[in-house]
Amino acid sequence: MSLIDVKNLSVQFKTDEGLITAVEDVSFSLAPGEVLGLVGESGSGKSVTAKSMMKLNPPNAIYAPECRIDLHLDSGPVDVMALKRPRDMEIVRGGAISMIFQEPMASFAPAITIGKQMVEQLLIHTDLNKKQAKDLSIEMLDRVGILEPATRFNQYAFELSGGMRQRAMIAMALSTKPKLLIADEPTTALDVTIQAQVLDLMKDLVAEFGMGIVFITHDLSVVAQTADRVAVMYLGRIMESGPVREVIRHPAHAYTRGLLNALPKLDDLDAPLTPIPGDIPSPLERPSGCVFHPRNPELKPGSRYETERPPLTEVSPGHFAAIFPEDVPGQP
Ligand SMILES: Nc1ncnc2c1ncn2[C@@H]1O[C@H](COP(=O)(O)OP(=O)(O)OP(=O)(O)O)[C@@H](O)[C@H]1O
Repeated sequence: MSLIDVKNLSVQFKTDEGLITAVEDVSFSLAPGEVLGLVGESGSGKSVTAKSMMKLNPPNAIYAPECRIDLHLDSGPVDVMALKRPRDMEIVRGGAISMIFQEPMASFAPAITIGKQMVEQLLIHTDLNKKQAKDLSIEMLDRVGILEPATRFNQYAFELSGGMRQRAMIAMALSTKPKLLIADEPTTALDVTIQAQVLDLMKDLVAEFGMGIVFITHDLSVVAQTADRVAVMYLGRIMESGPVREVIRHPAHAYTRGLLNALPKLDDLDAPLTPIPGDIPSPLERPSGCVFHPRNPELKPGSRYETERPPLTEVSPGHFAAIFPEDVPGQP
């Protein structure tokens, strides 16, 4: 039984320059206790996809009518796209689904202590009384490795170091025991040692609470350490998805190969880094066919990828790539 099913998600934004397609026909499911990595360069639609799961996109967002997001809660299924009233949205935001961001300052109000914010959130989303909410908040701060949690509880976000703020944000996000945690580049702003600690901590907590996580990053090596499955996005479309090791060991799409070639190799520090050629096109000039075709160094001129959109083809069990069936690696 899945926790959330995203089906045919397409999101456009109305802007002064015209309609921008941010996400196009994206589908995926997530099971409880599973970590899905959403990876791709800037502008690939990762954040818009994540925000759609909580209907958090700004009012200029237009969702395609065929798109469905079904969240399966103990109390029954919730059709996120159909939620309209703020009260109904509250079930989803900060309750069943929590989101953590790259910049933790954005999650904390500057003039309210961390503890007060944690308690308020618990009072809204749980049946705990004030004393119980305070005790749980301090316990969660302790659980994420914050020393002297009772002191930190009474401090403001600006009094904490960057790493500590990140941990406090994770403590707050997890205290309501959400079914789904959406983590948008949660470790990008941290230095590498703290990044590793935060990733380990998230993995422990997922195992303990059995929640599902959607982990957003532009860094495939972070996904390799964190996720069970990965979906690689480019210009709003899924280019490849599947079990993380399988996708990294046997990438079937040229875009995934490009991302992997651009990573530094620790076992061969002299190897040149090979960036993906060309620039990400403006969202107003969306390429025809496969959206990656203008930057794909593996294609010959006149290739059908220039005009035809390839389907998501299963290249091995549970591993899909946006390529035509005849291009599945290993085909005669
Ligand atoms: N409110 C908005 N109005 C107009 N366009 C938007 C809006 N929000 C996002 N977009 C556009 O949608 C596209 C996808 O953006 P999104 O933030 O999801 O990318 P991303 O993959 O998360 O990138 P990054 O790694 O930089 O956060 C981009 O072209 C972006 O400019």
